[in-house]
Amino acid sequence: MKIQVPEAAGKIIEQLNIHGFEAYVVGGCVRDSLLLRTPEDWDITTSAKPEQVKEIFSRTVDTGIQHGTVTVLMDGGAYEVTTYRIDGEYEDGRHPKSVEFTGNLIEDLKRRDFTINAMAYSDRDGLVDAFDGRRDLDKKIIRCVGNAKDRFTEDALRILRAIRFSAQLGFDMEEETRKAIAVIAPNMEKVSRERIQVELTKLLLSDHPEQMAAVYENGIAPYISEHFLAAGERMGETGTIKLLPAEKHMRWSGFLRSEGPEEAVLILRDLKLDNETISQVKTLVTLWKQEMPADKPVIRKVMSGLSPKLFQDLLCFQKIFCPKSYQETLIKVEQYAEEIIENGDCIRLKDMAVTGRDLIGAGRKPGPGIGKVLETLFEEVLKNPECNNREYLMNLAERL
Ligand SMILES: Nc1ccn([C@@H]2O[C@H](COP(=O)(O)OP(=O)(O)OP(=O)(O)O)[C@@H](O)[C@H]2O)c(=O)n1
Repeated sequence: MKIQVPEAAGKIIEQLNIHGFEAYVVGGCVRDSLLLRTPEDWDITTSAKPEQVKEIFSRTVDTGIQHGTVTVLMDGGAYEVTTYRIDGEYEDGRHPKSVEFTGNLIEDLKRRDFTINAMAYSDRDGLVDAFDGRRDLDKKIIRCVGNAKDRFTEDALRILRAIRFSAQLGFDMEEETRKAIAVIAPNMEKVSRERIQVELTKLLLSDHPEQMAAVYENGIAPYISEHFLAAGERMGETGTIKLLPAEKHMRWSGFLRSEGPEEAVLILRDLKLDNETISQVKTLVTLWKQEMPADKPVIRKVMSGLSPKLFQDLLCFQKIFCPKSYQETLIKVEQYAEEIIENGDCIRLKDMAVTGRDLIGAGRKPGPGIGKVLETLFEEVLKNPECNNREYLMNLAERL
């Protein structure tokens, strides 16, 4: 069994070995390598203490020294190197309140959440799989290491991680693990909303976003937020969410499509999503139910309020979620939108042939009135793009 460890991670392990320490790649990168998926990052676990790691490598960052983690910068990459440890209870789903360093790899693997995440590897020793992670990968099972209740009590975020991994990998949950989720679910209340959001977003972006239903079925939702819980009652068929491209705003919009825009915003604010995503979701959730006629002025108007990408996203959304009766019109809408772009029709205020300065030059008083006149001219241009010439618009402005 050989895992292709990146050269830089290999060098770090080798250096640690040369100085008499054990070192392995560990966790997610081993799991993903065995599944032939590309690991996002390569974490290293070692018997060396943080100060010793810092002595060996010239370029390091103290990312979480109290938890035993030092980031080593090597060949343009960043690698988290963490000392073998046993964790106390987690504080906020991110860090344990206390950690105890141990000289033992197996102890370190034992504190990890799931068997599939509790494997280590080095070229020197091969795969270290003390908890049958490989068997569970083959059986496609998410199983806690040791006692499931203990693992979830240490860190309740692991409850969502279990659902998220099963959604990402298409795995089932082992029975004890599933039972423990129901018992420990109330502890989710202690976990920070940001961490919850990261997991829910990963779940929605996975191949099985319909697993969001499992968050409700397993009784976790009440401990996330009141608004999030209410969304479960209105949640539509989750199976269709996966038809949307795996982009954050698209999948969240898919999940929240039956919400009013205000409710959607409340849910996303609760979960501390970034403002850009919140605004995109709000737009899509508002607009997708509004069927457009195959009428260029109306289409130009809708396009004028959205970025080109978000307009495309809206069409994509409507293709998936709007009724059949609208689909023929939608094909025309798409075709008209293409023509509007090809013709170079003015659909942005800033592309108008007349500016506020022109109006002032023609004797209009500066002030909010100018904006109103420009808006009226723009409406006219959206109705008929031929109107977007200076002479016509200046004449029209005089009459306003
Ligand atoms: N609450 C947690 C978080 C992490 N881990 C352990 O730390 C490793 C690294 O965690 P993280 O980077 O968060 O997750 P990955 O498993 O790498 O998966 P992903 O990158 O998809 O989040 C995990 O594999 C697991 O062994 C854990 O036991 N309990």
